[in-house]
Amino acid sequence: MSGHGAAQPMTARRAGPLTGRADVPGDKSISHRALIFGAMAVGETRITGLLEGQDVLDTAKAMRAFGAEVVQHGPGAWSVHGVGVGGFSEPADVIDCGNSGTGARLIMGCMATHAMTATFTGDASLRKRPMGRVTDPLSLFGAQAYGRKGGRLPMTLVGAANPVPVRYATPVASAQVKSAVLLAGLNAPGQTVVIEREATRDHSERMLLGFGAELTVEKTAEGNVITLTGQPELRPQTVAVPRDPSSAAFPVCAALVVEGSDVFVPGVSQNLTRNGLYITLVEMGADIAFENPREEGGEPVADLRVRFGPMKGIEVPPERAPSMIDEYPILSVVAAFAEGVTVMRGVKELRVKESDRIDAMARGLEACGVRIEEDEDTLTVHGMGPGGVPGGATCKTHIDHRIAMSFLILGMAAKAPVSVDDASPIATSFPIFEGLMRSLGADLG
Ligand SMILES: O=C(O)C1=C[C@@H](OP(=O)(O)O)[C@@H](O)[C@H](O)C1
Ligand SMILES: C=C(OP(=O)(O)O)C(=O)O
Repeated sequence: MSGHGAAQPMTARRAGPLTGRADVPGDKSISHRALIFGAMAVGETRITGLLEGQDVLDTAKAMRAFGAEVVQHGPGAWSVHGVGVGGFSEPADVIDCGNSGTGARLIMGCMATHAMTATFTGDASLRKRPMGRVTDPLSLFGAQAYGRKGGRLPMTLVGAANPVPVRYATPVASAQVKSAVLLAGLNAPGQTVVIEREATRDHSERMLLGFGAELTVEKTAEGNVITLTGQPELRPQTVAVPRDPSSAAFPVCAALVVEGSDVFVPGVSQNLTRNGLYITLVEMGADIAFENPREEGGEPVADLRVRFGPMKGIEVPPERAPSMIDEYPILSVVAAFAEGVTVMRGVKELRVKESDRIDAMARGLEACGVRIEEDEDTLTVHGMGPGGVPGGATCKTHIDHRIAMSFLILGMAAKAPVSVDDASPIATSFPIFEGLMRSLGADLG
């Protein structure tokens, strides 16, 4: 069963300004999908810029277990020799998705319409997360799930031998649920339809089109209606993975709160389903220039020049949540250094991520001397102004990379050092975080 290695405590101290260039790694969502769609295509998909974080490496291993040939040729350069839609073979062992909700849910989706049985597990964080949100729709295709109480991993999924196509309205705004249904629909005859009331990240739709699937997206009063025609032959692709805007958020927000900073972050996605944080920061008065807008790897991107400066608290509207769902922890750190109050509404999905992120941020911010209020669906942070946060605490990260990185950034700008009990989960999404932040001038160790 998946474990979690020895805890690695880490401390961040206030130092001089952060300056220089921050080249962040490839997008995690697109990296998972490049491996999975590559495995379901006929022939060889070539990938550059793949995120080599543990979450994605676990998906690569899983695709091998289902019969695809996945090879690393150099840093970020990978190939996947796919077996075609419907061509998976039954894995001989348990599929361990480590810390990754995306890996677990998407892979369950693609195996659910294959006549085979697979057992999924993950680390102590992933084993707490709800899987019923994917196994409910997957059972409509004819799959059967046998998990722990509450639909938790470890879980055995018996795929449908004669899958039927499905029409499914997602009850939560979740790209993972949407993608699991679309992936299952790939090996069901006829048209599978997913309806999502609120738009979530659209990488699966973009990539399915790129791999040659027949897919339409219709904007209606009900929301986005996505229709996929099953059993296509997917064509292998060359995928250039753009940089991850969720990782870019950390050096960007560090530059905004560490006095005197001036940092250049190239190639940050401006995809409307991913850029909610950047819109919010601009509304708070952040000094960010969006330079050289262009397309990279099929995504709209811009280079960001970010400078320290005063910011004000704002109300973040709940409808923005899907486009910045992973960015609330670091936004709450920026809010602590703004003037006035920041209210983040519609954020209850944060409670079922790698940790309960509302609780983790609330407890750590309080320990660092910041006043907060929380309810099930809202986090309110009372800003203390530039440099105003006392710090001086050790924050618990609960096997959650984004919580670890957020409190380390807090420590870079707080009056007293801030420690995290365990920085090791950072390697799931941003393995070069420590070195990159140090290269900008951060005192981290
Ligand atoms: O589809 C994806 O790649 C992701 C979707 C989001 O999860 P939900 O679908 O649970 O909102 C996000 O939090 C996660 O980091 C990546
Ligand atoms: C929620 C996240 O990832 P996942 O759901 O894939 O574990 C994240 O990276 O913040």
